[in-house]
Amino acid sequence: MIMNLFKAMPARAQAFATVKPQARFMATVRQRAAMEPATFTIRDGPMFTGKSFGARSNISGEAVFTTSLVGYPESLTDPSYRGQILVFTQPLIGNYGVPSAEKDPNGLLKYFESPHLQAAGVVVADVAEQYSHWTAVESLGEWCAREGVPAISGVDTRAIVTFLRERGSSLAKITVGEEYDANEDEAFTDPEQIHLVRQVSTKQPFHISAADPHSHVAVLDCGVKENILRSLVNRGASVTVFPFDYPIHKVAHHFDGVFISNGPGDPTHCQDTVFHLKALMETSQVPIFGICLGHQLLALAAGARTIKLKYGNRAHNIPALDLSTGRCHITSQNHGYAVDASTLPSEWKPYFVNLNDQSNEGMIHKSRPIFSTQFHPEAKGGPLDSSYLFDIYLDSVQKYKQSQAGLHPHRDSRPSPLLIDLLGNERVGVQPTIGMQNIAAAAAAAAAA
Ligand SMILES: NC(=O)CC[C@H](N)C(=O)O
Repeated sequence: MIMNLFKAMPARAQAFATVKPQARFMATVRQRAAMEPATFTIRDGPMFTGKSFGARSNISGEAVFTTSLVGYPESLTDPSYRGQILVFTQPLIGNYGVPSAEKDPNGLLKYFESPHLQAAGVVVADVAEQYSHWTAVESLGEWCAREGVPAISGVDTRAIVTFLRERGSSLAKITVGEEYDANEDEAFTDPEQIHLVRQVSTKQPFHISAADPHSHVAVLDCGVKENILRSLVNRGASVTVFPFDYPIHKVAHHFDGVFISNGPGDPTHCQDTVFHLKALMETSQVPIFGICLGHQLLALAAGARTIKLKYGNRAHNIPALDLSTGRCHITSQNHGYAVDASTLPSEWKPYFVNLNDQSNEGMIHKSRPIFSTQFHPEAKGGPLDSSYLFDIYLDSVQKYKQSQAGLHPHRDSRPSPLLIDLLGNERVGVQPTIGMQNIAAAAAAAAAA
């Protein structure tokens, strides 16, 4: 009877029931043994000594902090964190482990926001060595080690965050192993000098078909989070995802909508994208929606300016006021730059404003179906209060499709099956994060080649 029950269990549950406890115990033993000393050093600032619980490598990057309480698998796989050392203010991280890279029926990752751990390094006060969750397949430490990402625990994250709040986001490094020798000072790599979007964007277009598609959207991938694709596809829009620098204005007439994704780094690094978006808005009436970096790039294309915030907004509970309805939404955020709303041209108006620091949270065109938000309506992690924005966008996409069908009776925005097969259904040529020094070396090697 017990055997029969066991056989009736899905394969995953069987694996959990058999291998799991032993593997988990061994993982804890390995992790304890691997807990070497490590240091977290802020450039021209304090040094913190703790224990390594990730990869045995040294990295540097921009130290930023998040006040999110949960959602570390989602945050750490968010490509917008590329090049950044993420400091968690929540003191205990890792207690529900890390899920698998399993995919849903549409071919999208079920639990991650991209296929790899994207942050350059992880800093926590206390890492959970034991974990428990029905989706977990490994510990946070094992995952970091496997993905080549150093991580440090046992440091006073309150002191780190107090420092970063006062001085602003700063360059920092994690050094693993012997006591850190300040005289052997390696260079701090500045991710602002690196084109981070190029590292996380797909190198070739790919396509995800919705089950019963009503429209077809072109997504510019600047480091797109999986839940943006899920949010579009699950609402009935098939998506074709293009590299960030693809001349989107040249293909927009094949689509019912254009979407511009989130992504890492300084928006002014993506001048090609800005140029293409400007041309798109000049030559097409297609509905456009941008999120986070997508918002910043659209604002630059509209003629506005972006600024760097002192330490950015990274949290899952930031209040954003909808200026068109007077309603406040609690939003998920992860950004270091913002749009200077005072520079928005006259045909645009601010859409949302941050009620904590009054920074701009979105813009909307006064007469066309184009809008963008600084926050993340797709959440993951965080609240889904503002996910209705995907519905508003897809309503305008369907209206546009109908209007185009009236103007061009033979227009068909469905991609041909042959094209879908040729494109494949996942990101192409995207590398895992391998530590900023290695990234910088790889960038230098590529430039020299
Ligand atoms: N999540 C994002 O898209 C971040 C946008 C941009 N890299 C910033 O830090 O402001």
